[in-house]
Amino acid sequence: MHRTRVKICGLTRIEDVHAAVDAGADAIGLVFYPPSARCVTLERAAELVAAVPPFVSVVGLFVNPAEALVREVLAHVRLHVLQFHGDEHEADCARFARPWLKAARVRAGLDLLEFNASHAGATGILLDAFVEGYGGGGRTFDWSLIPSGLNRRRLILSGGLDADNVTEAVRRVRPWAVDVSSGVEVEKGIKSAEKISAFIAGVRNADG
Ligand SMILES: O=C(O)c1ccccc1NCC(=O)[C@H](O)[C@H](O)COP(=O)(O)O
Repeated sequence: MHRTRVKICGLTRIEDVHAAVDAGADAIGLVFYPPSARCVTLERAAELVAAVPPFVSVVGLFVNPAEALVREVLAHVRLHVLQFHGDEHEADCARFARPWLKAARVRAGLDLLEFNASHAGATGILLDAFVEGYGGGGRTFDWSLIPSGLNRRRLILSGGLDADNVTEAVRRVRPWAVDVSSGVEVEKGIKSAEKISAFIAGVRNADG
């Protein structure tokens, strides 16, 4: 039986790292995009990573970053996976010799099969809503836009998920993983342990 993996993104507090991993999250996301209210400093990121137990992935999130920024973060923070959430091309993402995710900001007319093929080196494609500010918008997109031919082992469903819609989302899309930020928060960057637990319970409900 497939166990849908879970990434909790946009953490800024150690207690939220503990809440996420204790609830069964497979990955946590740290935002290194300064315009985001969830952006963390290198020092805070290193503190958060130190609180992550073995076998939980740490994902570093960037939006159209300068190469130097990514290299500076990698020099100070133990990231397992890079996530690029802007307009990056494959070469922009692959140059760091780390597993990387490419986010697609989904809207009608975006050919997701072509998008997937143009980022073939990605370890996964994260499908998010097309929102102002690139991501973290708390908005869903039309899941019927996801082509059946998209390899589900590469698909991470994101965008406006929460405990109320994630069971239906997983049952309809059957992604490899789901990703959430706003749906488990009390305010941007401040997560709720109760919402995290309810979200993961909703995922497990769909897994059967
Ligand atoms: O989280 C942010 O502030 C953010 C800002 C700019 C680009 C991406 C961002 N987050 C990336 C994520 O992976 C979020 O989890 C994803 O966009 C879903 O967010 P939400 O709809 O709030 O669950």
